[in-house]
Amino acid sequence: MQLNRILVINPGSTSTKIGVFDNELVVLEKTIRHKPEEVNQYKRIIDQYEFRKQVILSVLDEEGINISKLSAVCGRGGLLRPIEGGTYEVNEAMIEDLKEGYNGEHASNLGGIIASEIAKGLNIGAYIVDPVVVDELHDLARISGVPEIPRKSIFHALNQKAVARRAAKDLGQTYKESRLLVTHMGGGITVGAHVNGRVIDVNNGLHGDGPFSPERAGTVPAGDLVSLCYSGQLYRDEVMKKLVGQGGLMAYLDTNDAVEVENMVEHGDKKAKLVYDAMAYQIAKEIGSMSVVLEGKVDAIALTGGLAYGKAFISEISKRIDWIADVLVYPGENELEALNEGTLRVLQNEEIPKQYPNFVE
Ligand SMILES: Nc1ncnc2c1ncn2[C@@H]1O[C@H](COP(=O)(O)OP(=O)(O)OP(=O)(O)O)[C@@H](O)[C@H]1O
Ligand SMILES: CCCC(=O)O
Repeated sequence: MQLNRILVINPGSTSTKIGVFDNELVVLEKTIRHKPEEVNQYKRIIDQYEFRKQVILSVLDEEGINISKLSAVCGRGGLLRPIEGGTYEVNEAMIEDLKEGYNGEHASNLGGIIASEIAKGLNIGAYIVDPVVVDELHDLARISGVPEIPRKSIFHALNQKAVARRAAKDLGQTYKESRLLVTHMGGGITVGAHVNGRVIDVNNGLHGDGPFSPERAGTVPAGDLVSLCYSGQLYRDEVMKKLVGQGGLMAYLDTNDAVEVENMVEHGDKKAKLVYDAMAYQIAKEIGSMSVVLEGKVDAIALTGGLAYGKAFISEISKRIDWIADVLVYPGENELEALNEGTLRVLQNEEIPKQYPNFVE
């Protein structure tokens, strides 16, 4: 079998995770942490591009990885225009949208750009896999009740699809024939209804939709939010921070660290218990609602992300949903592996890479 050496890059807000794989075999996995003063000196996330690229190249050099041996480079894709899931070749139209931050600022906007720059010098392919804007919603799911505000698909597509494939395999099925509810529970929380390999409904995990999370508000009563916006007490950025970054556990308990919250609960903190239980309650409610999207025909419910390490938290959710279907737990996220697998499917000719459309022409 042909040996493919693939470099994968997952830029996050405070770190850049990189991996080098020989086909499925992990050669290197590394989390490069960035000090706030290093990243905060740049006005826009995109301005961090050269700094992050150089850090990646230095780490590869220190680890003895000769980049001239690479077969492809893959980055986590960002807030592009809505596209269906899969592996995409990085092209000029995509680079333009990533640079502009077409759908907003997000650290993953850097992934495709850095992958492309490294690949260009080596004359090899650059790819992204299942970016956060994967949009496979069915038409019913787009209607919100306010025509100017359609519901959007912004979610942890990369990890959700990787976990869905894994769950389907564990059930003895293929992803394309399965009906699954997948819940990613990290800094943000998204619950997706996966039918035959497509995510036909999902909450927008970035902008105020679905359960609250360690640092996001989720759905809040709309009328009261409008009153807050027009109270004259807050700037737009301050309201946005209440929804994304400073919402959820952060707002109630001043931490986004669920391990810390579990310690508070263990030490008898009643407020921490109420808020933590409420987060589990809202997640269960969202899963219940998505089970209706699948008309009750659910092969399994998969729970994943960092919060899935919390055994008591998983029990709190499971007791409300295990009547719907079996609950499978896959703690953590396997985004580097998922980027590698998506690239490998293309290099091994199992999948044709998709082309990001030139929306301007
Ligand atoms: N062993 C554990 N028990 C309970 N919670 C945990 C454990 N390990 C991590 N977590 C919690 O998981 C959350 C972070 O999850 P994760 O690492 O998936 O998020 P992220 O990658 O920062 O954000 P996102 O997944 O939204 O992109 C934090 O609240 C963290 O405290
Ligand atoms: C929901 C999209 C990914 C993220 O949490 O930033």
